[in-house]
Amino acid sequence: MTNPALEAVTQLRRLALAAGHAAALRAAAQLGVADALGDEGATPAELARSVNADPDALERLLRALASQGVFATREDGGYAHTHVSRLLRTDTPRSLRDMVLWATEPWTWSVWPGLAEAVRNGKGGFAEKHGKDFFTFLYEDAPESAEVFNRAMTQASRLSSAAIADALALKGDQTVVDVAGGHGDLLTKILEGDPTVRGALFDLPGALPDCDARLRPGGEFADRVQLVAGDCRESVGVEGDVFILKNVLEWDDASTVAALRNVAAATRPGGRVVVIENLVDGSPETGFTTAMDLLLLLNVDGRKHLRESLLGLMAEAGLTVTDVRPVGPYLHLIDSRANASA
Ligand SMILES: C[S@@+](CC[C@H](N)C(=O)[O-])C[C@H]1O[C@@H](n2cnc3c(N)ncnc32)[C@H](O)[C@@H]1O
Repeated sequence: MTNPALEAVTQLRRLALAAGHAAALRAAAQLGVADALGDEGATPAELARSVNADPDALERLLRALASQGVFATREDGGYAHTHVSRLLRTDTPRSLRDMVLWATEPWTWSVWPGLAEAVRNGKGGFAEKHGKDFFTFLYEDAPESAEVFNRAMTQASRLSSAAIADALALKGDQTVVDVAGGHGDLLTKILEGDPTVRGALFDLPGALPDCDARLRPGGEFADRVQLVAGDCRESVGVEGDVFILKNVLEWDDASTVAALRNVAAATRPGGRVVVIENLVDGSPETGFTTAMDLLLLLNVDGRKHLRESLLGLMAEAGLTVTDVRPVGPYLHLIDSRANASA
């Protein structure tokens, strides 16, 4: 029999200590627990030997994670994998280990306590506190965190790149510019799919040197791709037929409109601008998108958009939206024209 009053206490107490579960995930990822656990499962003592940990403390870590469905308990007191814990392995193609490390990076623990102030002011104020904006801080002052970030973005992209490349239905013989395309997972997928397509990967200077080796000089796609460094809020110095902005329009609204205007200015006549986002009101993972929305408020004075807020900013930047459709389980693809009359 359910008791709503008891359930309310349980829910609130669990949420209040949710940081403990996030920290437990991070610790398991750092220690390599999921990699050490084979298909048969293992006892905490066996695992402790494999990952060089204290057996009692490791058992407590496993117990905390099993309480959330990450790892399962065996009748003999051992632990086994679940679908969730397998995503923490490094050798699975759908691994989210770097995503877990990114979401729990040390800088995140330092910004969360400022949330009440940010909600009061409507601004996270990262630049005021650190003397530079978040991405400049990341690439200049926290290069190890930047590496984790870029690996995490690539991991997240691998879940959707094939579906997006299909959904774009490119006509061939076109130039596709992936604006703020990170390490180029999506662009690589697009180039793989059609040998007549050319591409450009545009991102901040700190992001490009470690992009996918197939895009770099001497790589498989080097003769069809340009690597262009810049700040898209200032200009996008490369021409193209199709511009893609995936999980990029997450800054303050003025920066988002500036980036979209610069993209619109760089398109050829009739040029297509495709925005791909997980919308807060179009996603099955609202717990994730709403928390990410708050983190974006704190680090870039930004947001995860509702459908209407994003469409409003695209219109403000002069784009004519022609279609909004889901792509894969988590994302929406918003198709637009930079100059609808062309
Ligand atoms: C959330 S990641 C998304 C990366 C990629 N589009 C994807 O979906 O995997 C945001 C990207 O924006 C880049 N970025 C941030 N600010 C930028 C700016 N002002 N100009 C160009 N790129 C920027 C970052 O370096 C990063 O690669």
